[in-house]
Amino acid sequence: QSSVTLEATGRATILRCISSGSVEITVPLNFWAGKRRTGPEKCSKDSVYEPATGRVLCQLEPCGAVEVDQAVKAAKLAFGYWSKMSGMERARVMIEAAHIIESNREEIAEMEVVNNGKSITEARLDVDSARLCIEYYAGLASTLAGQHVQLPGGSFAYTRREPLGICVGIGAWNYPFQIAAWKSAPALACGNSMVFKPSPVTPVTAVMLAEIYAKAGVPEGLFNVVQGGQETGSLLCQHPDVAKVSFTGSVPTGQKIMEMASKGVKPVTLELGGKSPLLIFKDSDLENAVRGALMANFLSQGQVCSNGTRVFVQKDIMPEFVKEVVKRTQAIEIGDPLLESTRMGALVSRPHLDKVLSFVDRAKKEGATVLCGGEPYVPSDPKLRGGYYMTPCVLGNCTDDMICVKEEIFGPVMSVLPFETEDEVLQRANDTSLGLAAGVFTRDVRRAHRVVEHLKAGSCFINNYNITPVEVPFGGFKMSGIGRENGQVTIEFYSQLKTVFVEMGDVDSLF
Ligand SMILES: NC(=O)c1ccc[n+]([C@@H]2O[C@H](COP(=O)([O-])OP(=O)(O)OC[C@H]3O[C@@H](n4cnc5c(N)ncnc54)[C@H](O)[C@@H]3O)[C@@H](O)[C@H]2O)c1
Ligand SMILES: C[N+](C)(C)CCCC=O
Repeated sequence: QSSVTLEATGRATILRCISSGSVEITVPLNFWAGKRRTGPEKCSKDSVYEPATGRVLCQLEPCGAVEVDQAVKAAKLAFGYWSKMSGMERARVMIEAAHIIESNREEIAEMEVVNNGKSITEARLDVDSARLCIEYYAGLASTLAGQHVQLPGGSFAYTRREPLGICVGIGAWNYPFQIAAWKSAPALACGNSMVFKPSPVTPVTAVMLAEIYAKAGVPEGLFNVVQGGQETGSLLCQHPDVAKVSFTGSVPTGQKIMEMASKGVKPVTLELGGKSPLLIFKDSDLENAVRGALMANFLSQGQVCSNGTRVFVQKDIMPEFVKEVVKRTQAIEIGDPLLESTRMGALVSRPHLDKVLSFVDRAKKEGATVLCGGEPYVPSDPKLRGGYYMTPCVLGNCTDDMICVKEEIFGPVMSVLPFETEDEVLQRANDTSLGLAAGVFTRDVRRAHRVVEHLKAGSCFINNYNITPVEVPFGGFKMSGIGRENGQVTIEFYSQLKTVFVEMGDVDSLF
């Protein structure tokens, strides 16, 4: 079912093929050996919902051991061909995949919106990030090289950078298409194959990526998608033919994955949660600091791992900062995520919305002041009434010991905290077991660099927040993760070095 709507964006009129509440997905969502596949015959199917309306969007068929094994076998076969191709040959196919993404940008973004609930404006940027990531690693594919080391007597050694084999990717629900690309692009560039498991909450767009790779000309089975939850994920991690697991999700699941991978001494990449600090000094450009705080908290309905949810503001500027931040938070347009004018769509699921709202309730009980938002929101359009909306929230009067300040909420809830000195705020900012990201706003260049040197976080922003260019490594310190995604360094997490010793003389034996 689909309907066609025309929507004025101010600059252009977009011909939209779908509208919220109009989509029903009946095609199979698993994909291996080059085709969409149905799940096991006798599996108990799970309903997948459209966050904007609360309607059932499709049924998830979780894969069991048999299907996981079929997908792994397909990946093994494809690895045999792909790993022997040159970097240039692999790059050509990946560039073609990037072109296909570009030509289907709108369709992919719309399906992301329908399944995830985020605004179409943001979904387009996520699709762009996925495409850029594939382009970037296509560019690096032909640069993978080893080293030549001269040894005595004309002997020498050289190193070969080789792929790992079959890599498993396991994704979270907040950036479904982007996560699938951020994992597959470096894996494929290095010559690996991949079996990817999206979150059971957002199964729709990873399989679109699988079709795109297939259309671009990768060998059958190079990128496969198996659907399911923790059981399917565990089967993948424990499969003896799997060489590596790259995971994006929560800390507790990351710990389980690391434990499972340890049984086979498999390397892991873990992109986990955060409770990141944003430090705003009194010499900041206030306009930029406010914009930064909004970008640090309200993208993707606040469901962003790197969000700077602990906003530390120097006491002297607290009143003006709070006034401006509240004014702009209240002006955020909430509603149908497929409309151009919408800036905040629906949270991903009913249970998740309830969880986020309960954090706001607990914050109130602990003495925080709700400066704005934090309420369920019911749009006026009747078709959206069953959707999972809330008003973005700013909490004042917060202290470091409150649950809202200590735990990852993963929703549109910003906690504002006053501070007086640089030493004090650094100590408080680092007082967490997490360390994904951190930000500082100041006009003092020396302070900016001094502060980031002391911040214990993998991604630090000076006078900006939540930008993730694919050329730059992204990942966490402490319990926020292991390894990096994006940037050149990620090649090291999807490949291994083989050292080859070459003797040019006789064997100098001691025996
Ligand atoms: N650091 C990052 O880059 C990043 C990005 C996005 C989200 N996240 C984090 O993800 C979390 C939200 O996502 P979520 O709720 O989907 O996380 P989650 O940990 O519940 O699930 C993530 C994935 O793991 C799978 N899974 C669950 N149990 C498993 C098991 N035992 N074995 C194998 N797989 C298993 C799930 O099915 C899903 O695909 C937040 O904590 C957020 O901070 C981190
Ligand atoms: C593109 N963002 C907004 C920085 C998100 C990165 C992925 C984390 O959830």
